[in-house]
Amino acid sequence: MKQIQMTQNPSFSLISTNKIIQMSDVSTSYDSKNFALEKINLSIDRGTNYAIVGQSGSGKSTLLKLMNGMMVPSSGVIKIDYTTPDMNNKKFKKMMHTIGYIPQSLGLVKNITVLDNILIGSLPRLNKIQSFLKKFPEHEIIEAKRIISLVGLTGKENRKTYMLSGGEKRRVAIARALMQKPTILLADEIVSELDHVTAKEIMDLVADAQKQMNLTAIMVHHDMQLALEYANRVAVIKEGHKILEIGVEGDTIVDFQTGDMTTEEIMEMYDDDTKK
Ligand SMILES: Nc1ncnc2c1ncn2[C@@H]1O[C@H](COP(=O)(O)OP(=O)(O)OP(=O)(O)O)[C@@H](O)[C@H]1O
Repeated sequence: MKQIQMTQNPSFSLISTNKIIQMSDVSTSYDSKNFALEKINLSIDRGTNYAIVGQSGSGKSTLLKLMNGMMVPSSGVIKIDYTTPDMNNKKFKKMMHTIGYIPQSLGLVKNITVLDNILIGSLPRLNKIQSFLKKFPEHEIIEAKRIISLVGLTGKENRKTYMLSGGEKRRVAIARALMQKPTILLADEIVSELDHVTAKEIMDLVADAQKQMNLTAIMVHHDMQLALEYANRVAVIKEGHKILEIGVEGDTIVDFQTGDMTTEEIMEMYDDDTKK
């Protein structure tokens, strides 16, 4: 278990002005009565491994959907790489191809092979005819095989996806997202149903890819310990509000949002708010 040690005035929060995601007072709702998220402020540096943790229904998936333009805020401002995530915005439409999004369901096509699932990630790079006929150029097939090796699926290229284990399916979903050559990877609880060893293998895989490709990885979790182990920053969401944001540097945890909370109070919050 990571030692909690509070540090005031963290220097690493000040080193970069290169913000890839900025949210200012963002609220959104699915109906006219309740906010799914209310007045969220976030600022994520490029290259960060960012975790979002919270109870079921707290608004974590909604936060990811705002980041990839699937939802728009009812108020407040979002900038993804200084661009408003809006499907009517041409610049964002181009850019969204480089946002890898792995939903909770993984979104794989069951009856096609591992290789074909992964090649789907290259579709936005193909011309209309290639894309319509799913005629993948040789260099994309070579790239898909390189990524298959990176995620540890060599030898399973031609297996239908429904035949894979839960951990292998997650590897395919990660590979398909990497095939997009993403700058941002959004992953919604992709390890929560796995045993601890497999979950750590998948987290190691994302961490390696993140470093190699200088990705900004934003991952939703239920498990605070796992989030603390892998993330540089952790935001805790409760009932549509960000109630805590901490930075993680080695064994030191820095409280960015609440300032005057004690370690015990923070750990109590983990217990109250992150366990199902
Ligand atoms: N399509 C929808 N229509 C109406 N309400 C929705 C919809 N999707 C989510 N909500 C509501 O919005 C709130 C936030 O949901 P969200 O899915 O973001 O939570 P979550 O933290 O990701 O939950 P979980 O961990 O269970 O996936 C919840 O109250 C939920 O019931």
